Amino acid sequence: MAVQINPSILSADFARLADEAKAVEGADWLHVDVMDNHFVPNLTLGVPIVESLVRATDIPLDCHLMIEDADRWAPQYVEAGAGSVTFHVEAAAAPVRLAREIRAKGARASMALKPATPIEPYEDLLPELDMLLIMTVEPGFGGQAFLDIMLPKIRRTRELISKHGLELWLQVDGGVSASTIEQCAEAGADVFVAGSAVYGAGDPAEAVRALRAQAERATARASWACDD
Ligand SMILES: O=C(CO)[C@@H](O)[C@H](O)COP(=O)(O)O
Repeated sequence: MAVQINPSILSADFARLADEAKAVEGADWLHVDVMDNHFVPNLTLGVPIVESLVRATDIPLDCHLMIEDADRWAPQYVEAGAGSVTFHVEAAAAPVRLAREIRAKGARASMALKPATPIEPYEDLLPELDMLLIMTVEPGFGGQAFLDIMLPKIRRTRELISKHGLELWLQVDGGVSASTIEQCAEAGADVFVAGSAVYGAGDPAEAVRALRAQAERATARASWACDD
């Protein structure tokens, strides 16, 4: 699977979201962080802004729900027009039912794991998903330092994906930058969320291109990608 770079609008100017989406032309998805001040100690945006963003950009939306009661809310983000909806397993009462509902409504179903949540209990759920998100910071804020203790979890997840022959995308989010993206790609990630590394750059579109080039080079030398 080709490398994908998804800029996180958490680091963008919220008063100019339509322009900020245009500033990352060439990105694969726009990563939209939805926070409710309960699941995480921060508050961002909800369904109406997602509906507006869908109208404002041709880049598909990758909505990452850092909210409680995911079973109730996630389907509403599909209806709002998100192309991919990620719920946290820690916030879902019935993750299999929820993933099936997201897919049935027409979006890609994705599940996220906080840093302290292991992948192993969820091995049997992987065929129900289109993407798995491994958080590489504690969710809630942009601009945090990458947790390199997550690299073994990325490697183990890539092994499970290969073992089961799945098409599942493996996303990493948090502290992804020019200094860390290659380690993530070598460990097995293929979808990279970057907030401050893109929107903190003078030219966000150029930052996307540079991150993609780095990730592609690292993937090309990664053993997990050569084994296929
Ligand atoms: O979900 C989150 C934070 O909870 C992320 O999407 C951040 O927005 C990534 O920002 P950087 O760490 O790349 O600055």
